[in-house]
Amino acid sequence: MKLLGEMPPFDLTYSDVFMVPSRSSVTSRLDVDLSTPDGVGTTIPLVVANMTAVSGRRMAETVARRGAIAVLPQDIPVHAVTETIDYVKAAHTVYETPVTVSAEAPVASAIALLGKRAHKAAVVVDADHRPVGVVTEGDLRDVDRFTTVGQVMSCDLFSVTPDADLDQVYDDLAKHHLGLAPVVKDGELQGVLTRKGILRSAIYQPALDDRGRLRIGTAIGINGDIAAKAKAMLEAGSDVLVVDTAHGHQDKMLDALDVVKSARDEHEASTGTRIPIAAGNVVTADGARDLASAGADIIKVGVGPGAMCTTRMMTGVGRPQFSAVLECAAAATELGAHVWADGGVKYPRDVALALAAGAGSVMIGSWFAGTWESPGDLNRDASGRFYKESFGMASARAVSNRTQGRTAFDRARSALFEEGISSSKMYLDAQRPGVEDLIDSIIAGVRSSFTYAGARNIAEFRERATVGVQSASGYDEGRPRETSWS
Ligand SMILES: NC(=O)C1=CN([C@@H]2O[C@H](COP(=O)(O)OP(=O)(O)OC[C@H]3O[C@@H](n4cnc5c(N)ncnc54)[C@H](OP(=O)(O)O)[C@@H]3O)[C@@H](O)[C@H]2O)C=CC1
Ligand SMILES: Nc1nc2c(ncn2[C@@H]2O[C@H](COP(=O)(O)O)[C@@H](O)[C@H]2O)c(=O)[nH]1
Ligand SMILES: [K+]
Repeated sequence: MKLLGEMPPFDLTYSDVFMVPSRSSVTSRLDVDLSTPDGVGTTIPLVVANMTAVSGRRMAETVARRGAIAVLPQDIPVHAVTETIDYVKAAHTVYETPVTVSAEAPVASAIALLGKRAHKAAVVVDADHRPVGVVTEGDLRDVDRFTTVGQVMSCDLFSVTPDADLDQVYDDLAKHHLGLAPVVKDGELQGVLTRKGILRSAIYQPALDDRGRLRIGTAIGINGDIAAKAKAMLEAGSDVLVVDTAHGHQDKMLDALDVVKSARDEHEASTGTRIPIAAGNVVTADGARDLASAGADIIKVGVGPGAMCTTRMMTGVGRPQFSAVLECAAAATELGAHVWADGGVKYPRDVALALAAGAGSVMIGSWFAGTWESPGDLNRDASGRFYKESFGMASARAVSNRTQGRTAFDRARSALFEEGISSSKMYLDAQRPGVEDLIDSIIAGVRSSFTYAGARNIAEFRERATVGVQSASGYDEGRPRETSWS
């Protein structure tokens, strides 16, 4: 990264900085390759944060189809992690997984399911899982909730076979004014194709493991039987192990890393596949060096920038995220490690600036909580706006979840140390309610940033990006106005 002018004597976050364009020989935004250098195998530099309100199986399969990866939180039991990994590994790499209902089900049950998919339809199947119809939001509007799905579904099924040409399917869907087509093989439902999905398949490359399955990561804390947990995650098929705690620069973390590294190396010796280890969180060069020296391939950077995080207000500890990423990335690079910039991302520009500072990938939590794909229930506020509830992983709510096996006294004592909020409303953006809509917007912004800098890939961008420091009014000038000035 080049600096425009002098670096000020204080630390900076994303809104404090801007980039200027440089002479470029990259003539199209489609010529930019966003695959990450961090060894995780993602084709876009996005990681979904290991937060219970954000990262579950629907989120994981959806983002992996577009080239990103989700990390499952440390709080869920090992058997649930294994089931989730199995689900994601079994998911199709191109077709979306539909929700299915039976024709006999009341429409109320179909309505409850539609919010779980961005394509807003359910495939109606018979007892042998053969599709017999499709029911969409429109079909379910203004009908008695006890009407059966069979009474309102559309039976005129436009289905396609797995060998169908995707461009042709797109044209056929457009011609018939249809949103989606079930993909059927030997009468059995394989998935669905939507117009948007077909378009996205042409733009993104899925993040696939060496067996051609979608990738997914898992988080491990620094307490409990870490060796057993790491082994179970590796055996279940986790593609990256994230050793994660609030204060990553502590002895217990270094001990945990030692254990996880041994489990990983053993797994590599028996399978030939080396699973990267990410560890954090830290915000100093010393912290990054210690974690890299202890075996972390990726250093997770960020103390306090998270939207659910109260650490800085509670403790005064943390560091403005742009400077933290810049310093940790420089230290990590010296030791052959990479950085994930974790937390505080609210706009596509923040992702671009994290990459300019040297991040190999960027972790996003709360922004993705407000999407169809996050695990929470879909709620509506008094004005009818959709939202999901989110909470921090160090909130009293999460701590109480995480410490379930312990004594009441122990749990109450742990909850005293909360450093996160237990409930927040994350509204779904009416224009971009799905995580793929947000990814489209982020990736469009980042591709464009790269061409402004004349960079074809992440390594070139880190080298070529020219960053300056701006005032609050400089930042404000860049914001669009949705209403007039007066
Ligand atoms: N990026 C960020 O800014 C932060 C992220 N988080 C997220 O919350 C989740 C839970 O993390 P965490 O709270 O570490 O819980 P963990 O369950 O991972 O346990 C943390 C361990 O570290 C010890 N510890 C020592 N000092 C601290 C400290 N200052 N803060 C917290 N623990 C400390 C704790 O002991 P003892 O309880 O006895 O003190 C405990 O043994 C993680 O997913 C983490 O990423 C949490 C806070 C900040
Ligand atoms: N201090 C806390 N940090 C938290 C908590 N829960 C999550 N996090 C961190 O935030 C990022 C995600 O940031 P976001 O701005 O995209 O939401 C996550 O990866 C954690 O590092 C918490 O309770 N307290
Ligand atoms: K914060």
